[in-house]
Amino acid sequence: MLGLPDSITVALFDLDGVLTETAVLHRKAWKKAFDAFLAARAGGADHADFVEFTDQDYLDYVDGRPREDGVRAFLASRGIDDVDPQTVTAIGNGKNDMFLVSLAEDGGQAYPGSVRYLEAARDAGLRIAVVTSSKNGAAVLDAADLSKFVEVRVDGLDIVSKGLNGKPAPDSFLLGAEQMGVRPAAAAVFEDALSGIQAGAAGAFGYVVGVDRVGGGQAEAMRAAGADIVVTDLDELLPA
Ligand SMILES: O=P(O)(O)OC[C@H]1O[C@@H](O)[C@H](O)[C@@H](O)[C@@H]1O
Repeated sequence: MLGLPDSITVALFDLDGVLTETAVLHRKAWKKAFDAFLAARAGGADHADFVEFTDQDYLDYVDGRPREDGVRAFLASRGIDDVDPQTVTAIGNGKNDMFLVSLAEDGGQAYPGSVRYLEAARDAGLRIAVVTSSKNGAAVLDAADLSKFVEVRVDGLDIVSKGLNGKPAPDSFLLGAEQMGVRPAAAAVFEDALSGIQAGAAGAFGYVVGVDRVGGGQAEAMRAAGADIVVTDLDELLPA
């Protein structure tokens, strides 16, 4: 059904970058927050020691992970290990303030192909859940007018309140399947982040769909991380 094995009855969609274009807003807000931190640490953005946060840094260390996990993973990648927990929180909060401003301006656009897929899923009886690391999951779904499709939502607030490990651990997707009342083998994971694809592979879900929004070597990296199929838009899975 809809490009998935017949054994699949539930779709577990990541949100930012799979259903909505908000991954771009997250990436831009993270760049501003990390560049400000790195510049202050180097003694200025024009200092030779300042090395900016790149799009590849976002994909490798931040994309798909809960907020503070992303901060810690990126800082560790730069060998920065002397930052206290308050600073980690402050970097994440600063980024969130900027993200919320851009979400209010931008409105949280849904990908048209994803809306077509959600409509087809609803019509075909494929049940729909959203599993996102973001604490802004409800706001983004509402802004993009997608809440009406969603039976169950697991978000960054649930990850904190239930003490779950964030992606690349499978916990949040496993909770999504549990709340939908199915075994992981009956659920498909849809992800644009390598951390999320790793989570899908680690949880032994029935099918893992990689959604490549960036190109370059990303599709290959997704297959290596455990994607069963890689598409550039969800409507590639719909009948022509
Ligand atoms: O800071 P938030 O809104 O809780 O989001 C955490 C993460 O949520 C993920 O969905 C995004 O891919 C990341 O870019 C983001 O950092």
